[in-house]
Amino acid sequence: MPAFKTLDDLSGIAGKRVLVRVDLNVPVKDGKVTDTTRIERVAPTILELSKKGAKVVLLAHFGRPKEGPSPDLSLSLIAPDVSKVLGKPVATASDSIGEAAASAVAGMKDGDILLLENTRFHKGEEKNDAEFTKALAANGDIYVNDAFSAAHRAHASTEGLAHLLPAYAGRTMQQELEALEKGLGSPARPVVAIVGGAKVSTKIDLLMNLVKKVDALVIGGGMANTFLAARGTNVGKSLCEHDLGETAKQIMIEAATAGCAIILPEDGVVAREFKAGAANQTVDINAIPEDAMVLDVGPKSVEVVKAWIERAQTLVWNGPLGAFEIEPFDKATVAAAKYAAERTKAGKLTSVAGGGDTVSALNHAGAADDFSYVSTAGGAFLEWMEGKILPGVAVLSGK
Ligand SMILES: Nc1ncnc2c1ncn2[C@@H]1O[C@H](COP(=O)(O)OP(=O)(O)O)[C@@H](O)[C@H]1O
Ligand SMILES: O=C(OP(=O)(O)O)[C@H](O)COP(=O)(O)O
Repeated sequence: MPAFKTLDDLSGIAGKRVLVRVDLNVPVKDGKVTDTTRIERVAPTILELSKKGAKVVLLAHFGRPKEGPSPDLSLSLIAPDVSKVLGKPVATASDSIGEAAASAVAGMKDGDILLLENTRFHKGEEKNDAEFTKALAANGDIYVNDAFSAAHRAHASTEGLAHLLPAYAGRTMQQELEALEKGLGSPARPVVAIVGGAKVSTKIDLLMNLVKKVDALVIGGGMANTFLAARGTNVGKSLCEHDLGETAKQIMIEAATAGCAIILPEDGVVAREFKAGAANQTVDINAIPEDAMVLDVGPKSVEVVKAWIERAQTLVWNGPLGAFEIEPFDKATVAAAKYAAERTKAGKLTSVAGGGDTVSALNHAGAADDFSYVSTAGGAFLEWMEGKILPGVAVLSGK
């Protein structure tokens, strides 16, 4: 466990401007937040600082904006939910730096909470650009990082700021690292990992190391399509990153060398439209129609996944098996989640799951409370599992 300063080391902060990096990258459907877990997890840090009289200035990203500001990725959409969870007013500013941010901060009273605009509206955020980091730092006296789930990103607000301001870990950052160490520090074998979801390009590389740490890797979601295509299976119009085929092949070779079983879907539920109630059918994985997309793994595959969960002593899970937000493509994710919850409750399994959408999927399945531990983090948790020291954590410990 890396040593870093925590809120316990902070005193005399009344009137100080504390820049708090939180992860508000929450699932949203039709403009509404569908899962507030990430907000609930950072609430203790925000409320503690506010109670101590600090001016709490929240920094966060939302989504992956491509070309600067876009209204659908504005944090002003999330602010009402943050306020509701905190039970306190949350002001917003139209930018994370510059005049808009400075004047909003200047108007704060002790204990106030302000949410600055999406840091990723500036290119400098993801580049960890020195000028942008300086512009962010101009609005704070102290920096607190409570975004464990974004700690695998060496961005201005997750890493750069810690070089410019006195830096502390928030309560969630601290608690997540402790819980993961306790649950997965020396996991009982066999260890089975389930990796699904849609963030294929940002997660595929870490599978190269993960296959050396686990006994079996069950792949679902968009990630599975990429592996299937690499193996020569036609995936039609499915979410698939064809240019990552070589990486997928290399991971399969690494897995074979490490003795890690790779489990790909045997069947899939396909549709021609990405919408609720879309006409769909279950097909063999080698018979995906050219004009259709796989939106869930099929019932045969679910039985295989359940058999691996049954064999496992430890389960780590990031990324839903299908597009669970749209019925009926939630079936496989719900069935696997319920089964893992059942095994955990029976004392037969240690189950650790994480990721913004994964948490939402487990809540949707009514299974989250029965998992051994649910992390707010997906990619960060898998990178931690790989044995990597996350840049956002390393910098807090002076590394
Ligand atoms: N077969 C699929 N096709 C398209 N999208 C999928 C598929 N399977 C899963 N998804 C999508 O993956 C998203 C979650 O992926 P990701 O962000 O990687 O997970 P997490 O946030 O838990 O880390 C969900 O929005 C889900 O709809
Ligand atoms: O949602 C997040 O990660 P996750 O999808 O791995 O759970 C974090 O907010 C990081 O977002 P990013 O993957 O766009 O850097």
